[in-house]
Amino acid sequence: AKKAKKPKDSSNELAVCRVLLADLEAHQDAWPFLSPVRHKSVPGYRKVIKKPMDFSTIKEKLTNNLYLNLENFIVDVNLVFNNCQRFNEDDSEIGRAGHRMRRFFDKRWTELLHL
Ligand SMILES: Cc1ncccc1N[C@@H]1CCC[C@@H]1S(C)(=O)=O
Repeated sequence: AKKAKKPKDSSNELAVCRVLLADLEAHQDAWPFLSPVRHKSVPGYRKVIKKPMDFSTIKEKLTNNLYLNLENFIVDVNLVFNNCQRFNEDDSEIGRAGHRMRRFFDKRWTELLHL
């Protein structure tokens, strides 16, 4: 027989976003991502990265209710890491920080969602 689908409880999704963002900001490898990339001092960034994103911008959007659900929030967090991978060598300080932060985030949100 078909397994009954668990109803999705979306009421606390925004609370989960706030917890996840706080955890990201507190991480020791968050330093490259805390504020928008200063494109004036990073040659080529504006040309290469079409949709810049950073943790402070995500916080602003969360505060202004611009995330309708957890999925929209996860899309922006992944944008931070994908931009980082696109622009920075894997074998660089920022590149390695990006990989570590992505691994941390993936682990953390699956933990929170499987509670
Ligand atoms: C995330 C990123 N990606 C490409 C180039 C630079 C950066 N971050 C820099 C390195 C530390 C903070 C600055 S920042 C965020 O102040 O520009």
